[in-house]
Amino acid sequence: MSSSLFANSAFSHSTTNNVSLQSKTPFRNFLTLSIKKHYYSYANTLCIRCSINNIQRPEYIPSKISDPKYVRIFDTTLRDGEQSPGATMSTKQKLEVARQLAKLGVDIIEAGFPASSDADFEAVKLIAEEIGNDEQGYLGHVPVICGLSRCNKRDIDKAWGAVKYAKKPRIHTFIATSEIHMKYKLKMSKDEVVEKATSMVAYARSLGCDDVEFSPEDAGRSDREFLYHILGEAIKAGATTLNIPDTVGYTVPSEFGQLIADIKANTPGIENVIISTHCQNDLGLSTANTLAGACAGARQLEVTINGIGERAGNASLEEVVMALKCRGEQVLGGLYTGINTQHIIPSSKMVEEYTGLQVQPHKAIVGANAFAHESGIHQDGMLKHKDTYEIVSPEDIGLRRSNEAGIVLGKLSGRHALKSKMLELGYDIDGKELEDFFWRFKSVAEKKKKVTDDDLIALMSDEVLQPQVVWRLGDVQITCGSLGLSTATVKLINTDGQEHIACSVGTGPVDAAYKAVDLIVKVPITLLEYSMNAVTEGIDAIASTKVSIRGEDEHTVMNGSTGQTLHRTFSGTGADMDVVMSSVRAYIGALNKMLSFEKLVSRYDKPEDSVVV
Ligand SMILES: CC(=O)SCCNC(=O)CCNC(=O)[C@H](O)C(C)(C)COP(=O)(O)OP(=O)(O)OC[C@H]1O[C@@H](n2cnc3c(N)ncnc32)[C@H](O)[C@@H]1OP(=O)(O)O
Ligand SMILES: CC(C)C(=O)C(=O)O
Repeated sequence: MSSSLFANSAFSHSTTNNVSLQSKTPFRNFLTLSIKKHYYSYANTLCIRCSINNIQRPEYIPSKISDPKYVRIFDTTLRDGEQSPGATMSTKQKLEVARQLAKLGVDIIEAGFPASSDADFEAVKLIAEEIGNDEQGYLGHVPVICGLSRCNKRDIDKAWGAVKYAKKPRIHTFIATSEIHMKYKLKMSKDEVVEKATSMVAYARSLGCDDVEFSPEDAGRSDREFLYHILGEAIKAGATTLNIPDTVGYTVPSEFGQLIADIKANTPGIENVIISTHCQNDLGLSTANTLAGACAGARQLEVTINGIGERAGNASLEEVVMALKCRGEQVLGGLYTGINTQHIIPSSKMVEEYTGLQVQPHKAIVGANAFAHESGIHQDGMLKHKDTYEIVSPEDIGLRRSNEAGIVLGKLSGRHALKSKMLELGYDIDGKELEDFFWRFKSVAEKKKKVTDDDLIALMSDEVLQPQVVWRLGDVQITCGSLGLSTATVKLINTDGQEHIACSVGTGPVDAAYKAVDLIVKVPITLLEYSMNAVTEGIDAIASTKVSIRGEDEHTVMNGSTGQTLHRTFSGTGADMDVVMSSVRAYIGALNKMLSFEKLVSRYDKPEDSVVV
């Protein structure tokens, strides 16, 4: 890596404004309990922490960036992230995440793989139409909307058909270049792969798309000379960004940094395009590899919120962005991004809710414990000066007190306060959605003294952002205890408004209720995962349930001539103060997702002229 990229620069010091916290015993006891969750409510400006963003973004030109230190953030939560088992999101949820990503200030949103299903095509198209044209977005910033495609005409046509509605559309096409992928997966020679890559990049350009990204899949395990050759040919064919994927997370940071440096030094025409990284996390090195790539010259970094993605996931947006923000000036060559980091926490929570993939508590930046100080010596240090144990300011990533705006929501609150609080949390709801949400909120507020931000986020995911409703929950009645088997009676309502009631026994109340649901819907379902968390503390906490299910009939997707089937899992979330109701809501959410998917999945065969071009 070039040493010039590690130039030191001075810290910017600002005045501290500490709230005086004397460690008298009673107060200390209080602190021991509450410091883990709420210490950050003591506002403080600190000298070594990152300051709030005030970023000027260079004008977007596909193949160049006017400021050599600006790094584009390409978010692939909605494509690679959605490849995580169980993470399938509804169209409405994908749109909502895209809106959040625009607020976060990502440069490019990879919204999906339009050829993979009619549902994904529609989702990408909708995102292109709405988010890709939203002049009201974050500081007037409109992100590029990108769709992924294999190197064949049908995939590229689908991608273009969906993204072309955006102000700044991009097609991302890929083909594998490692020996193992070419020989066993593609069954193609090197020459055939080069021909396919170049003809398809040129085809994408011929459709009128002036922003085409090309990825040599499994670049991390590909022969270097072959990489330089195919990348050079892709540039000649019209690629504007060359993405270098470490598809199986095989490389280590020094190696990946060197790969980028070598590509930069040896690929003809590389100075006319942007180099990008795409690092998977199989060895837990994705963030480190991504940063090494940036230091070696990559100016687009592909990442996902919470690091979700195929297998062990991708480099996580929050880690890469905060590393650049926190250490960029000192040791990462002054590189910077256009991310409004204050939207990191709302984005993380939204993706966690919609995908059902829970963030591990000790996850860097966004984990529940990332700003928790458990041990006495640390707490003592924190009380004396926050810089002792904190390198990122929680306020800088949007971690806030529960009622920063002074609004305390309770049973006497109205729609204005609720709407304004939801906006603060990143959810813009109106009309019927607001009305439905308001009454759901009221029913909780009647039972709970104070409805917190986390409660609201859980309710939002449960009430407003459910997938297309095939079955709606009516009532649930449970009898349980140690005298006999638990019994559940469940009422569900179908789309025609017909009520269906069933009773069942089970090993516990949730089991009994799920069996009663199964009796009504008559679709074989396997429950793969079930987890419940209290969203807030106390006996009146909202219980948030996450489940993932699989239908016993495999979901056959686009099987073409091979007859291959795709096993798909579906997640659902539910929230309620009653644990059984919360569990049933989550189960029905997942079930609705599965039934909607079955309806939407495209079962068309490949047209004659579609695959081999
Ligand atoms: C590294 C990555 O993350 S790549 C992105 C991975 N994401 C996904 O696969 C999710 C979406 N995928 C899907 O919905 C389906 O796989 C589809 C619709 C794309 C294709 O489905 P099918 O037509 O049934 O093919 P299937 O997935 O079984 O096999 C893939 C085919 O594409 C070929 N292929 C794989 N990559 C490429 C490529 N980049 N360019 C051209 N062909 C490719 C394979 O060789 C195989 O061809 P074959 O049928 O002649 O053997
Ligand atoms: C499609 C490419 C960029 C990919 O996801 C990978 O190689 O991991």
